[in-house]
Amino acid sequence: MIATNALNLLELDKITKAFGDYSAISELNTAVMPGERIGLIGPNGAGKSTLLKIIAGIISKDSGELRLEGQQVLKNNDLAKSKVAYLPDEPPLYDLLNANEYLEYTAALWKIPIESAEPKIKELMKRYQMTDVSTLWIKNYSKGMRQKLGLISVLFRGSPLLLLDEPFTALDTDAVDTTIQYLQDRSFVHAAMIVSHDLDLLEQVADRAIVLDKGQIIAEFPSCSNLKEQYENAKRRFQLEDASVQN
Ligand SMILES: Nc1ncnc2c1ncn2[C@@H]1O[C@H](COP(=O)(O)OP(=O)(O)OP(=O)(O)O)[C@@H](O)[C@H]1O
Repeated sequence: MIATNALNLLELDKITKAFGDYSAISELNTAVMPGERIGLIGPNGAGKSTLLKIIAGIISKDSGELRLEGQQVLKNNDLAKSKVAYLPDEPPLYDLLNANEYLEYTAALWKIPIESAEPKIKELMKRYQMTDVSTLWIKNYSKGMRQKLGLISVLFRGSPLLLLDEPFTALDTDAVDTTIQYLQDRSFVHAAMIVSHDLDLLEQVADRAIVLDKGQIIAEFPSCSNLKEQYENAKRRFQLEDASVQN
C-alpha cells in the first residue's frame, strides 16, 4: 500500500485490472514525484500500455486507488484531464484535418487558449520539421509524420505528467534527437512515464526505471545508467523472456 504523501504527483495504490479472466494489472503500487521521468519496461504483454491507459483515464481500473497531487481520481472526473497528457502508440489523429487544425482542436479540447499555445506549437512544428506540411491533410501523412504530430500535440500542453507509449517508434534520427532534447528539457517536460523497448534511448531520458511483468512490478532501478545491463540482470533473476528489446 502507498500512503498518501503530499509531495507525490501520482500515487497508485493496489491498482488491479482484468480483461475477462486475464489479470493484466495486479495490485500494483507505485508513486511518481513531480518532475521525475520514469522508464517503464518489460516483455510484450506485461501490462505497460494498460497501466498508462488507467492513469490517463482511458480505461477504468477494477479496484485500487489512483491519486494525483493527493486527490483521488474518480471515474469521469476532470482531474486526470487537467494534469495528464497521454500519447498512445498510435496517435489519435483526424484524417480530414491538417496539422494546424488538429493542434487548434487539441488546444480547444484541453481548454488552452490558442494564443498562449501558439508560440510553443510553432517552435515544436519547426523543430520537428513539420512546418512545410502543416496544411496537408493528415490522411496523407507518413507514419513518422503522424508520430511527430502526436508528440507535438502532447508536448505543447506542458502537463505536470506526460505519458508516452513507444514515442520513438517510426521516428527518423532527427526526430528521435529532437524528442530526446525535449524530454531532457525540464522547462518543457515535467514528470513523465515512458514505455519503450529501446533501452539506449530510454537511458538518455529517464531518471529511473520500473520493470513490469504479468501486471506486477518485479524490479525498480533507481538510476538508468547501464539500463540494458540492469535489465539483462533482472531478466536472468526473474527468468523473464523478452525478445523485444532492441540491441
Ligand atoms: N482490451 C483488451 N482486452 C483483452 N485483453 C487485453 C486488452 N488490452 C490488453 N489486454 C491484454 O492485457 C495484457 C497486457 O497488455 P498491454 O498492452 O498492457 O501490454 P504491454 O506491456 O504494453 O505489451 P507490449 O510491449 O507488447 O506493447 C496482454 O495480455 C493483452 O493481451
